[in-house]
Amino acid sequence: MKLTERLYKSVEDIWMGYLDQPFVKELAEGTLDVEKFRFYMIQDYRYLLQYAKVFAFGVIKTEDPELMRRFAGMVHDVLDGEMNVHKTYMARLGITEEEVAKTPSALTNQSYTSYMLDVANKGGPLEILMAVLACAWSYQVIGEHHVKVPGAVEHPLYGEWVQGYSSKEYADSTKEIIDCVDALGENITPEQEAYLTDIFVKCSRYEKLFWDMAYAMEM
Ligand SMILES: Cc1ncc(CO)c(N)n1
Repeated sequence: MKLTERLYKSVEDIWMGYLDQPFVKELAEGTLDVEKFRFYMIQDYRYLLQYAKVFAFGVIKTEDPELMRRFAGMVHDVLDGEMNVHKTYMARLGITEEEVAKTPSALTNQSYTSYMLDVANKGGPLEILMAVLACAWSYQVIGEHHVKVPGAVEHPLYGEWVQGYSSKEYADSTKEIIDCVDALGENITPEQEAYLTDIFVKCSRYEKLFWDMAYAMEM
């Protein structure tokens, strides 16, 4: 079994729980309060700027030119791929870069990004990929679930979010991270795997808290 398959088993219950969280559920059903979504957009935009830096640590922490290039590509995928979804929503919801800059990060957002950056700072390429794997992959799982919910893709406001996270481009960017983890993780020790699993589970728990934070609009 591949490392990512073993990792998936360790978080499956947490991830399936996302689908029952009110923010995630109401986003699929199209009943989510726009103010909650607006709050989420601002926080998530701030989140993604830090998330891009986690990948950037990968460029710094390897001497392998091919891996450097892949990490640089991942930075690009966030800043000019995933964040296009956010930019479109910001324009539609009247959110300016200025508002994003002057809004503080909510406590859960701050804790989550600080944790990822700390793991990246202390670790190597594999730990760095582990800090971003739950984020990237769990959104794909949610996107691919939501796209099957009747009316979700056609929803005038939330449809684009569902489209973005169920798109081929997004799946390709996630697959690249998964393949990279499996390649680098081929010959790790049980101790290393336990540490990586701990990172993966903690990030998955942070994802749950992030959805709760957004629904409660909790600063
Ligand atoms: C909080 C959070 N986790 C994961 C993703 C997907 O990259 C995102 N946009 N935001």
